Amino acid sequence: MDLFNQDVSTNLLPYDGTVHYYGKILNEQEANYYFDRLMESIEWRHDEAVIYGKHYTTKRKVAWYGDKPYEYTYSNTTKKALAWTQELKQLKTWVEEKAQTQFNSCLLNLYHDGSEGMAYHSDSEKSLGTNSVITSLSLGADRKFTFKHKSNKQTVSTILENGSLLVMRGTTQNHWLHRLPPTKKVTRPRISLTFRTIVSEQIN
Ligand SMILES: O=C(O)CCC(=O)C(=O)O
Ligand SMILES: [Fe+2]
Repeated sequence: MDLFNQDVSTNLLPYDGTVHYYGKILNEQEANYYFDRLMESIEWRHDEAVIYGKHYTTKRKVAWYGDKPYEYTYSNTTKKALAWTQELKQLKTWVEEKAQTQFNSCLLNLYHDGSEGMAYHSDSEKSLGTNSVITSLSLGADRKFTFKHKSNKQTVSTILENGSLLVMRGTTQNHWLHRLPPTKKVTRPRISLTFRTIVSEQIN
């Protein structure tokens, strides 16, 4: 990891938030190593959601780790954080250096191929507080990532590459939605590590 390469990338968003794409912070070999380790060592589970009282299970898998057994509620389901693994601790240190921010938890996503994605949402759960910093460290297949402004619907897209880091800051979650669109072009899996800071254990 090149910690000295601190050149700040430009803001991807034209207004109402700050998103920096730092590009590849891990080289191909490191990224592939961590991808394989996380595939084996993370307790992957299918994600669950309760929408209008109906119970859904996603094909995408998720996992939730943190400093403490935080409870995290989204889509009307609650998860309890597991203790950091060695690999997660190492990746967290590198991400914190690059983002110049400390995190106390990480939601991991595993998309088996391009048929799996994540619909438009913003990460604005009460437990994250206001103007929280959220990262996405990507391992595996390159995927498109799109922001959509909540009121004027303007969109901004970027490609999240193997070993790359994206950091969302400031008012981004208030004004912009983001999604990982499904695509037929991608046949390989991708893992994302979304490091976050839980400021309060909330009841949504
Ligand atoms: O997979 C990603 O890079 C983003 C996932 C995401 O938006 C989330 O977990 O809230
Ligand atoms: Fe998100």
